[in-house]
Amino acid sequence: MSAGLKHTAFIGLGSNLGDSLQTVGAAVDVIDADPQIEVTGRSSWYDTSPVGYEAQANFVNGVIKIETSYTPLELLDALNQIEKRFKRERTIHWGPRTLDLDIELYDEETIRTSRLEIPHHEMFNRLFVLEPLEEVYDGNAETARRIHDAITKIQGTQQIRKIEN
Ligand SMILES: Nc1ncnc2c1ncn2[C@@H]1O[C@H](COP(=O)(O)OP(=O)(O)OP(=O)(O)O)[C@@H](O)[C@H]1O
Ligand SMILES: Nc1nc2c(c(=O)[nH]1)N=C(CO)CN2
Repeated sequence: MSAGLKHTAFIGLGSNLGDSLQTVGAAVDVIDADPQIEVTGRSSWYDTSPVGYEAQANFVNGVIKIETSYTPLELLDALNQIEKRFKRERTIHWGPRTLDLDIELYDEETIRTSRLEIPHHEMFNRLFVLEPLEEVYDGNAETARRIHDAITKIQGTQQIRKIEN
């Protein structure tokens, strides 16, 4: 690992507009190209039914593990810039998007501000985050257990299918 990349974060990726599988793959490359980020793990990609606003196409979702020297807010800014590069349009709340990048976890921090909530406020309700996260999560045992328990609780209520490794 390069010097200075001393924080670990888990980023959720989602897309349901255009060629989503191509988009999420390209997004991982763009994230990894940032000198302050190194991508050190990637889950499988999943085909997932929309949660929340349901009258939209299925998503491709996955989670990556990164090492970074960014603070949480700097990381949010960097990811927002990358979303913009993929021409994300914010129209309908929880509606279709070319690329959505969420910070699910950052070290073991808890942050609750108007701009940033970590763990992500919906993380434990979303199978499309939890299943891929469990594939790559190698942090503390208590968080691993919370992830696992949440999966057990909501499994079967949301449709997700692994599409590739
Ligand atoms: N952990 C987080 N990761 C990314 N964005 C976050 C996080 N916590 C709060 N936000 C804020 O959420 C704002 C709106 O995000 P966005 O438009 O992507 O919401 P959404 O994707 O429609 O819904 P959701 O946040 O439930 O996934 C962002 O501008 C950001 O400030
Ligand atoms: N399956 C799925 N559903 C969603 C998703 C997503 O990424 N995948 N993102 C949302 C808003 O962030 C709302 N609903």
